[in-house]
Amino acid sequence: MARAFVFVLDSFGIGGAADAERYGDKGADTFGHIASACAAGAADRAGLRSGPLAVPNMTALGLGEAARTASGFSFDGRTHRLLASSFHGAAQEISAGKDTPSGHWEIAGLPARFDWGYFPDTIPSFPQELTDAMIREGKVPGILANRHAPGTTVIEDFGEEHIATGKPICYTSVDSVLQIAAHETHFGLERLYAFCKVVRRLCDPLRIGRVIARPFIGETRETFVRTPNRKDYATPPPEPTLLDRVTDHGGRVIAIGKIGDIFAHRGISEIRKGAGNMAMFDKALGAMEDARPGDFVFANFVDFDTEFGHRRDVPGYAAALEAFDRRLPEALSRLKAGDLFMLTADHGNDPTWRGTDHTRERTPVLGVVPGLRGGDIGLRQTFSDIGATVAEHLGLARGGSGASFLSALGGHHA
Ligand SMILES: O=P(O)(O)O[C@H]1O[C@H](CO)[C@@H](O)[C@H]1O
Ligand SMILES: [Mn+2]
Ligand SMILES: [Mn+2]
Repeated sequence: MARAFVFVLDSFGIGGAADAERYGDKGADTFGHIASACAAGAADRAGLRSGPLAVPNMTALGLGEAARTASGFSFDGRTHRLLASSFHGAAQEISAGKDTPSGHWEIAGLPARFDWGYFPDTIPSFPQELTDAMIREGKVPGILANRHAPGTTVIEDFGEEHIATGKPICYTSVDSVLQIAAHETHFGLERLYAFCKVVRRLCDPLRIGRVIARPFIGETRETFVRTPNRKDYATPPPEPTLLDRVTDHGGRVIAIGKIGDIFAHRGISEIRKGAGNMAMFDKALGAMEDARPGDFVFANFVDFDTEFGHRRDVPGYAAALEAFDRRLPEALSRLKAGDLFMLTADHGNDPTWRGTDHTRERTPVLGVVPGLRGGDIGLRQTFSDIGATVAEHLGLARGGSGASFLSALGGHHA
């Protein structure tokens, strides 16, 4: 019986989205622009990395071919051999929005066809009734910020006032989010989580995708720093996803990183977390070893997005890709007959782009099914083809959006 592993490199887009213009992202290309900057020597950082982007293992899975399919970008002129039984292609998103839940739900066979709620880029950003209800029902003396802001600068600007007044720092972005930054000890971590739960309920009628707790520590503007105790309160998927179908079929869904939060804990059997991509990779490897036939390991590597994409840090993003790539053989060496392994992404976050937000892009779909012939799966019309392929591979009944590409790889199921 089969096992399936999908690793999401959060925000690792490869450009070329047909509808990018609608999002103000025409030309955005996370991978292409990072690779070009590296090739031009513009992504060197002493003690971190230098020179052309070195991702030989993803290249052997067909990352260059996938990029060409997505955007026409040509990665590295050198010839390389594709790994046996590997497949490669690109996928277009059909969901409205370019945020994490839309991307992951669509991968899991449930594109977000409805419109999420967003807060306007004005000060104040939140409707007065919402602000009043947050203060009244959350029992806080007021809120600070109330605007679009990057999370690191908002704690510099409002952190000291927050400590002095006890008012939580509430901010948003172009995504369907309401983020709440508060001090772990002065305000209290558990109190922040409790406040977020109240705000989650208040945001439900507004169709806000996520309320996010962003705890921080430090005593001064210069020393404030966010901690790993971030927590996302997502609105639950409106219909069953691939995850529910795996568990209904008797398999386990082992969620690595923030997958559990993204699906509001629906269809999740087990959650394993680590601080940072490398710790997360260790957890993912452990899950690959523990997975039994019928199980699905779904991993999210968030650092690409939070640490480097939003921070518009090209050398940092490049180094993170190189570090991930160096560890890929450890995952590939754990594959056995009957396994399906895939790498993909949930949206873009081009570190060379204007602003600090996600970018609408196509994503890579790379992988290996030992024993099958693999090959080029072309441009998939929806991320849901990933979930449909996992479903067919695991022998689940049809359901959910998307079309399986398993037969294109030489695979077949009764
Ligand atoms: O700047 P920070 O707080 O990291 O916010 C980012 O994180 C949010 C959720 O991933 C995104 O919507 C983006 O605004
Ligand atoms: Mn994401
Ligand atoms: Mn993000």
